[in-house]
Amino acid sequence: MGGTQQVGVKEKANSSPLFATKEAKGKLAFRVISSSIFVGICLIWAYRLANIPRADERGRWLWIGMLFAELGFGFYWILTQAIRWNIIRYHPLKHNPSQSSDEKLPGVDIFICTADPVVEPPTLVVNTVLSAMSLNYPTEKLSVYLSDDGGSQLTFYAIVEAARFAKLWIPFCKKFNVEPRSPEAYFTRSFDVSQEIANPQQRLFIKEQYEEMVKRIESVINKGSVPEELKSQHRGFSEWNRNVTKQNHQPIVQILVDGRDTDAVDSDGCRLPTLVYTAREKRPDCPHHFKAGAVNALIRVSSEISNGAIILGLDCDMYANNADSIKEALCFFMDGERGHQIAYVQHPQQFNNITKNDLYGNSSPVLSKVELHGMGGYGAALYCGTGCFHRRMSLCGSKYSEEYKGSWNWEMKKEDKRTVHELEEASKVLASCGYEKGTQWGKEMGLVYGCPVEDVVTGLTIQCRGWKSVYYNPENTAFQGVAPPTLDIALVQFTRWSDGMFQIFLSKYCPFIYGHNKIKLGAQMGYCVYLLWAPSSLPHLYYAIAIPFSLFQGIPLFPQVSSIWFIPFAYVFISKNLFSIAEALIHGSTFKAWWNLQRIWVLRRTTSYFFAFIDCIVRQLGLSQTMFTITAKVVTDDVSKRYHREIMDFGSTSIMFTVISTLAMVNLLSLVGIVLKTFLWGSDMGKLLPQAVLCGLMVSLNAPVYEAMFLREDKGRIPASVMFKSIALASLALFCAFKVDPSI
Ligand SMILES: O=c1ccn([C@@H]2O[C@H](COP(=O)(O)OP(=O)(O)O[C@H]3O[C@H](CO)[C@@H](O)[C@H](O)[C@H]3O)[C@@H](O)[C@H]2O)c(=O)[nH]1
Ligand SMILES: [Mn+2]
Repeated sequence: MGGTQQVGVKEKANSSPLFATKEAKGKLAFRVISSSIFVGICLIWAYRLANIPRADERGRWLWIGMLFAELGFGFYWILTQAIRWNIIRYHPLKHNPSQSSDEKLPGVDIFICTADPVVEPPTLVVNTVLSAMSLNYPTEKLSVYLSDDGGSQLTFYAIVEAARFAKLWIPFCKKFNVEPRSPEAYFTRSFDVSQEIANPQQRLFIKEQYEEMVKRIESVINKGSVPEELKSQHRGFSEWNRNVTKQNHQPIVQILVDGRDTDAVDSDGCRLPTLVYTAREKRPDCPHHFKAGAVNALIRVSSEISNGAIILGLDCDMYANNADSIKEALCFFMDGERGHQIAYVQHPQQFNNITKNDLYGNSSPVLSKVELHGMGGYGAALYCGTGCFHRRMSLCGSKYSEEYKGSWNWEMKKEDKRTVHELEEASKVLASCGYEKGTQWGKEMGLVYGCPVEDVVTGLTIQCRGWKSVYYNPENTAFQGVAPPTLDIALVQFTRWSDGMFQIFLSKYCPFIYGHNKIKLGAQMGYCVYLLWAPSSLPHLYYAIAIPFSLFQGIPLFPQVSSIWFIPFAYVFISKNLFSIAEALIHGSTFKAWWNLQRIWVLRRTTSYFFAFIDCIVRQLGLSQTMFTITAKVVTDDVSKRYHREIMDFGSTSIMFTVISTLAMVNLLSLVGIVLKTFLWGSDMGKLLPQAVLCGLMVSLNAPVYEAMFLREDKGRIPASVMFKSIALASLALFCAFKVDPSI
C-alpha cells in the first residue's frame, strides 16, 4: 500500500457523549408472549411425536414429514426470537461531532460500485456520484471513487460530464440546502412549493443544465461509443483502445478532480471534492470476485490517493438523501467513551420506488425498525453492502484493541507532492490482477471473497476480530436506492442472497463455530435467521404440498377441532400471526402491505430459497461455481406502470413461475375437491377442517396468481405455456395421489 505516514493524536476522552442508546419498549410483554408461544410449540412437537401412526395405518410418512416440518418451523422461530429479545436503538446526539472545528474531522472516502452500463445506466450512476460529492462535509476531506466493473467508456464519459456539472450542482445544493442530493430525484420529486427554498430561477437554470447533461450522456449511449471530438476533451479516453472489453482490460485510474488543486473550484469559487474513476484490471484467467474484488481494489487505490480514515460504501443506485449523513455517522465513531469500539455504522437499505402497499415486500418496516436494531443490540449490526460507513482500519483487517481508546489516526495523508499522473500510475499497480496474489486480501483483509453476499460475511469477520457495529436508522433516510420492480427480479435477487447466506452457514464462517466465544449467542442466532433462509424453504414447501394432498386423499393431519390438542396448534398459529400483524402496523405498515409480505414470503420460500438450497448443495459437491447476477435497475414503461398500480408481474417463463403456478393450482384443485365432497356428497369433513382452512389461506394468498393465469390480458399475465404446464402438472400429481394406495 501507499507509503503513508499517520500520526496518532492522543486526545483526552471527550466528556460529553456523542451518541446514546435506548432500549426498546415492551420488552417484558414481548418476552411473555414469546415464552407462551414457545410452550405451544413444545406441545405441538409432543403431540406429533406421541401420535405417529403405526406402520399399518394411513398417512404414517405424511405424519413423520409433518413432524420434521414442525421441528424446522419451531427451531427457526426460536432464532427469530433472538433478534427481538434485546432491541437497542442507537442515535447520535449532535449534528456535528467535532466540537472545536472542522480540522478535527477525519477524511472520508466514498466508494460507489457499478458493474454494467446496460443494467445500471450511467445516468443513474452519475446521480449517485453527484449526490455523494455534494454531501455536507469539508470538501478537502471528501473524496468520491467510482469503481466501474463494466470498464465502460460510456460510464467514463458520463462521469466526465458529472465532474463538470458538479461545479454547478454542489454550490446550488449547499446554498439552498437541497434534499435529496441526487439531481434526478430532486427534480422529479413531488414537492410542496411553499417549502421550496431554492430560488425558482436558479432552480430552473440548474434543471436545464442537468437535463442537457443527461441528453448528452444519453445520446452517447444510444450511439454506443464516444465520438472522437468528445474523446479529445479528456486524456482519460486514451485508455480505451480496441482491445478493451468488459472482461479483459488493463487497470484504469483517472483522477477527474484533484482535491489538492486550489484551482479545482465550483462556480462559487469553493474547492471541489476529489473524484476518481477506477476500472480495476480484468483478465479472463484471473478471478475478479465480483463486488468484493471491486471494493478491495478501491480500498487500495484510495489509500494511495486520499486515505480517508472513514469509508462509505454505496451501490450505484443508492443516492444520498440526507445531506448531513456523514456528520451524523461520525458521532458514533468519534464518541470519546465507546466510539473506538465501533467498526462500522450501517444504515438500512431504503428505496425511493416503494408503492403504498409494498407489492413485493422489498421494504419491510419490521426488518428495518425491529430486526436490524435487534442485531445492533448485540453490537453485531449486519453489514448490508451499501449505506455503510466503515473505519478503514477495521475494514483492512485490524484486530480491535482497547488501546485505541482516545488515540485517533484521524490525520489526513501527509502533503503529497506527486503529480496527478504519478498518483494514477502508482494506483494502477494496486488495481492490477496480480497485486493480490499471495496476500491476505479477500481473506483477512478487506471484503471476504468466495461468497455472493460478501457483505454479511465480512461484517461477521470484523465482529469476530473484536469490533462492534452500529445499526442506525435515521428519521430522514440517509440513502435511497431502487427496489426490484418485478417479481422475477425480486426472486432472482433473493435467490442470490439466500444462496450466499446458506453458503456462509456451511462454510468455516458458520456463526456458531466461527463466532463462538467471539460474538454473543444471541448474535450468532440472529445471523442464522438470515443464513438459514434457504433451508427454511423445506418445511414451507412440505406444508404447501402435503396439506393439499392429504386433504385431497382425506387423511387428517391435525387434531380434531374438539380435541384439547387442537389448542396449541390454534394458539401458536393465531398468536404468531396476530403478533406479526401488530408488529407491522405499529411500525407503519398497512394491513395490505402485511398481507403482500406474507404472499411474497410464500413465493420466496417455495422458489428462490428452495432453488438456492439446491444450488448450494450442488456447489458443495463441487459441481458449479459462485455467480453474481446483477439486479436489474431499469424496466420498460409498461412494467413500471403495472408496478405503480400494484399489479403483480408474472410475465416470465422462468422455472420459478412454473413452480408458483403449479403449487397454486394444486391448492386450488384440492380445495375445490373438498368443497364439492362436503356439499354435494355430504361427506363428514370435520377431521379435515384445519387442513381445509390452511389450504384456503394458501388459495387466498395466491389470488393474484389465479388472476394472472385466467383473467388478465396484459403482458404481466402468466404466459400460456407456463399456465398449461402447471395445470397439467397439478392435475397429474393429484390424479396420482388419488390412484396410489392411500396408506402412505
Ligand atoms: O461484479 C460485480 C457485481 C456487482 N457489483 C456492484 O455491486 C452492487 C450491488 O449489486 P446489485 O446487483 O445491485 O445487488 P443487490 O442485490 O441490490 O445488492 C445487495 O446485495 C449485495 C450482496 O448480495 C450487496 O453487495 C449489495 O451492496 C446489496 O445492496 C452494485 O452497485 C453493482 O454495481 C460490482 O461492482 N461488481
Ligand atoms: Mn442493488
